[in-house]
Amino acid sequence: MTVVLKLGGSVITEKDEPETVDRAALSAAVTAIVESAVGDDIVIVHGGGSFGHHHAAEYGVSTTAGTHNVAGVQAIHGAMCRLNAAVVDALTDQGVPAVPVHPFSAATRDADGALSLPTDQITTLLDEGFVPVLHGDLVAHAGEGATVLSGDELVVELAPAVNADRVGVCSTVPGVLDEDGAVVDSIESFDAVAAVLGESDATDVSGGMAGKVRALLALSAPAVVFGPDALPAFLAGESPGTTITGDRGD
Ligand SMILES: Nc1ncnc2c1ncn2[C@@H]1O[C@H](COP(=O)(O)OP(=O)(O)OP(=O)(O)O)[C@@H](O)[C@H]1O
Ligand SMILES: C=C(C)CCOP(=O)(O)O
Repeated sequence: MTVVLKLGGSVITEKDEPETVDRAALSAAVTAIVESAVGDDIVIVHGGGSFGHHHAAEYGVSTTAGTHNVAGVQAIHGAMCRLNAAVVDALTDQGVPAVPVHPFSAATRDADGALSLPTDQITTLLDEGFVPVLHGDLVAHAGEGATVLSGDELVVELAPAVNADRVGVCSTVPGVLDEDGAVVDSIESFDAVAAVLGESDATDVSGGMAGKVRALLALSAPAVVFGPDALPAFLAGESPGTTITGDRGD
């Protein structure tokens, strides 16, 4: 069974403190992975939290608005590499054969914004017993310079490429919440929940929960959105939180 798991940047960092890892939350997430029966058949993606989003906001870069500013590119990508190193270290400290994969070195967007992400290195790393750890990053974007590539977009690209049986997105909230704050069990179309979907409550250039739901609806396999407490349940095969069932069907 192959699992694609995104650890939200808002989970593993102190989202309002620039470049600060939430070590307790990161270590708890790693422990849940180690104690699960998933083994090494997992691809991990993490988001930006207080590493990527502050720098991206400073330079005015989002998933659609790019930059040609070299200092900006280095600041955003450099911060994400530092967070990635912290995540890989936390995994290897607990015995997971984690290796870093930096999307900026490989991905592109064309002038229409369509993403292209090579994945042969990911499938080969998995076959060879490694746990690839990717991260939200920048991406070379025709006509824009470099734009933000969100971890949620990576999940959507990776899941079919590795034939994922399960896709999980661990955020700070227990799922997508309705107007009363209750967890919505399942989402099958954006319009049905558009009214309650908002931006993130922290600095976030990739659209908060609305961006997440929109991205995950593009996936043909169901994706589960849940909070940190529910990570062990997700890894045990349950579907806590909100299940988002896409309609791409390919
Ligand atoms: N209807 C909603 N249900 C749940 N969360 C919502 C909703 N509307 C807006 N949000 C916000 O979306 C946030 C989750 O998206 P966010 O992008 O911050 O999470 P993340 O993916 O964990 O972090 P990162 O983008 O750094 O990886 C929640 O913390 C909340 O502030
Ligand atoms: C801000 C950057 C560079 C990465 C964004 O990734 P996300 O937190 O998964 O949306």
